[in-house]
Amino acid sequence: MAWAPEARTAAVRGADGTTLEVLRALESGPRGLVEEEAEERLVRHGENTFPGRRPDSWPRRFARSPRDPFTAVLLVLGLVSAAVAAWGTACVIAVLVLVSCVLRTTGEHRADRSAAALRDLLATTATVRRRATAASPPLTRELPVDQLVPGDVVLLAPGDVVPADLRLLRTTALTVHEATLTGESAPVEKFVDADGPGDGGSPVLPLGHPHLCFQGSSVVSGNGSGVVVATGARTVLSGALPRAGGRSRPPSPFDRSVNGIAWTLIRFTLLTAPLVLIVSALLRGRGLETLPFAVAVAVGLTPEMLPVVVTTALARGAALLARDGEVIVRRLPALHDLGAVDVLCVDKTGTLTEDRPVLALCEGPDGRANPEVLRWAAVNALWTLHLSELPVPDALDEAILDAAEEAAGEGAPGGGFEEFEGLEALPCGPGRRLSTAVVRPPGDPRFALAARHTLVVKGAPEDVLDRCAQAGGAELGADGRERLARRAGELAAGGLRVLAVARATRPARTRPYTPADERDLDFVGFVALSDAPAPTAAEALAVLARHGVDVKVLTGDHPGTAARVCRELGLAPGEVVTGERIDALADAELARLAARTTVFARCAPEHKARVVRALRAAGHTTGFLGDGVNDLAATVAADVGICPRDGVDVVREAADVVLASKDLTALDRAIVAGRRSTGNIAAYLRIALSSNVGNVIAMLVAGLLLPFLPMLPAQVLVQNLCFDAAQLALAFDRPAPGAHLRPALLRPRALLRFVTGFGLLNAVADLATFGVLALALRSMGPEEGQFAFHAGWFTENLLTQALVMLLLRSGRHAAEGGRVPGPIRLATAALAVVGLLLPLSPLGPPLSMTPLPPLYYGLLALVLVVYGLLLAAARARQSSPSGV
Ligand SMILES: Nc1ncnc2c1ncn2[C@@H]1O[C@H](COP(=O)(O)OP(=O)(O)OP(=O)(O)O)[C@@H](O)[C@H]1O
Ligand SMILES: [Mg+2]
Repeated sequence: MAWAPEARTAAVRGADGTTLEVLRALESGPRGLVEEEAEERLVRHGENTFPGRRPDSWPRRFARSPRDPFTAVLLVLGLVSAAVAAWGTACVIAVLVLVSCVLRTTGEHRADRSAAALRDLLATTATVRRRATAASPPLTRELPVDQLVPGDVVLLAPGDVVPADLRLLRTTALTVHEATLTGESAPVEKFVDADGPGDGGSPVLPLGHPHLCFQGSSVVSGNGSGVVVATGARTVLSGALPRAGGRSRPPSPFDRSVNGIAWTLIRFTLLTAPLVLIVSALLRGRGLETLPFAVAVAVGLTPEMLPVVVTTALARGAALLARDGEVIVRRLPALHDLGAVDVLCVDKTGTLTEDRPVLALCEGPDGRANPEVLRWAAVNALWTLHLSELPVPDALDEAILDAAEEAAGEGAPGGGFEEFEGLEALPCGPGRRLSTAVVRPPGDPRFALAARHTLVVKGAPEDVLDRCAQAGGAELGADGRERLARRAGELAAGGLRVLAVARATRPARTRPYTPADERDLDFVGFVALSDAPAPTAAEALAVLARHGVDVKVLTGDHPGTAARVCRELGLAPGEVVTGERIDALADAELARLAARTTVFARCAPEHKARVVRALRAAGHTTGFLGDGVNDLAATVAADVGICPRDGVDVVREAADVVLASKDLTALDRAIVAGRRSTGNIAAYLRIALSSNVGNVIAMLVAGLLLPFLPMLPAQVLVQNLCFDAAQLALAFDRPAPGAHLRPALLRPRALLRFVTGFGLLNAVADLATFGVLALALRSMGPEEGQFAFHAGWFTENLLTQALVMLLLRSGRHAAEGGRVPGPIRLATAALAVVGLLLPLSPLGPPLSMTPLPPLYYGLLALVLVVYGLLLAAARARQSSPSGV
């Protein structure tokens, strides 16, 4: 636990005293602030934004950009050059660093700006109570969180993220998650003591106070209202942030692949310079004077544009998805991770089904249709909906009420459910599969010795039957319970969502009811509802399967219902594993079971999270799509957490990817977009590294054979800048559709193998060119020959680079590639033109280049044709897995 002392005191001081005293001190009341006053306070206190959340300005970002590893390596090499007074090389490096920093900063800044616009689309709101004028009645409305001011009255419901620091005014079975602040994962109970806080909480740690709720915590169950005591930089969370930092994530697939490759390359680069020094000392007896050359070789190996290409490719992919309005990527690397997903876990309700349940049947304990069951179910639904103030009305409850109202309209005995007076509700919650309404039977005296309360319970059959001692008034033994559970299973196997209904009559009491009171119930019957499969789900599942994504269903529902729905959608359910079974397994066993299981049913939140973790531990890149409070743990546990826009706040805030609707087809498109971005990054690495490695080998050989430097610093610079500019086009490439059929993950080893092979081929082409040059330049003097050598190699380098870009860009799907996209065509053509014309232009002499004899061009054409054929042949034979 770590937060600034000022914040601590502000939160506690602001909330000291009884509820009334706090309200008075804040000049507010339970009916909320008047709009005009709230506006004034907004000016006075500022917006309720997180100090750490503001995006950096361009200059600050630029100042930070040399911190990326490639730039750092270049800077080190530059310093080494400057130390030995190799000013030419040092200047070259300075220009390269500057260019890459400017490009990267610009790219990131642009990506961030569009992300900020998207964030606005996703802006979280708070439910506040305010009045238009002092005399008007309070209105409850949704307000963007940044508009909250001290004194505002906020309502809390399950799934809400607490928008500011609050002193609670009223609570009903409120529990919150304070993990962001304390790291404690178990929900904490919050309640209001009518006499004020007393000394229940710790005087030093505000988190100990049950009557305070802190910004950043989230509501697990129950509901309540509270008055805002601190906003913006004055909240406890803001005070905690600088030291606590953000959520620390385990390494993501992006870290492992792209960053993994980057670090491997950096190690190679740093080894190169000493290696060159040693080799030239051993073979040629040269000393430290080779240092600038050694540095130049190392610079030649560095793919300094990698960060730029990565940012551009991901930002472009994310921007295209956002433009279609279907998918918002909240963390750029998550787009790469999405492309790598090979297992996608989804919940059932609302994803595979429409989540528009319709009552199918009601039956009593004897298995006969019985409208009485509907009546009791409706009593429960009505009062849990009313009293528990859920953020979104529960679909099952609404369906039951609709059916009961219809029955009442027709005069059937299902009506009459409104006559009961609701007293208390214990709603469903994460891991709690039943709800209870406590009601007073119609006409029952309120304050008499004989007054009674009726508990009406409905929920998952297993959970309700466990709490029943009777069925239809008769004793219920183990046999009877088993028979009823079997019947529930039969109904579920037909694809219906089954709820058991039970009740109990107790002497009236004033003490609040708790789940411990849900026992000795009398089983009333089953209600079963049908929830049609989502219309696009079957097709989307088939497409995901074709794209190599294994879909697994993690649901809180009955195994029978889940299996039937999957079957209807063409997803073979196999053996269904339940939460109970998961509990009995160790992690390693679960990993094995999870690999071969498609449907997990009766999952509590922790079960979903454990399955996701097990899949990840088994090496799968795992995505999780869910929208309820019960999906939070799994969303956080997954490599990529995905949430629909109308999911509850906490899950949406935790998700990496937000979908406009809960639509698997859109998700599939996002996965393909992720693969495309990874494909572009892979193409850059393939191309840049093969030619860099080739050049380095050629440079080493030439350096050892020739009496002069094979490439001068200025030439290294111009050539690198030309390569960099051309390779940026790869971020805009459109790889062939065939390239997206499998999850795309860059594998460092496969890439290094590829690069070594193709680098060697490139070096062979360079060496052949040296032969050609030796032949064509025979008649020249040493000085002129040296200049012509530089020119000849420069031209060849740029032409082979253009060739490599064309032939290696589409990976092994080159044949299906179709037309080469515009930016690539332009880039390769420009490379070829510069390569051919620069030595002939007025820029040639300053770069120590002279025009070449025509014979050279003829021979070079021959070398290029042979090289191109070899490249194409090698690429066709090469069958590297996914992505690379
Ligand atoms: N309003 C309700 N009243 C009574 N019981 C409910 C209610 N809502 C859910 N339940 C019970 O709790 C179980 C689990 O619900 P939960 O919300 O965890 O998952 P779900 O919505 O069924 O499925 P998914 O995990 O696929 O979204 C349900 O199958 C049902 O038996
Ligand atoms: Mg759900």
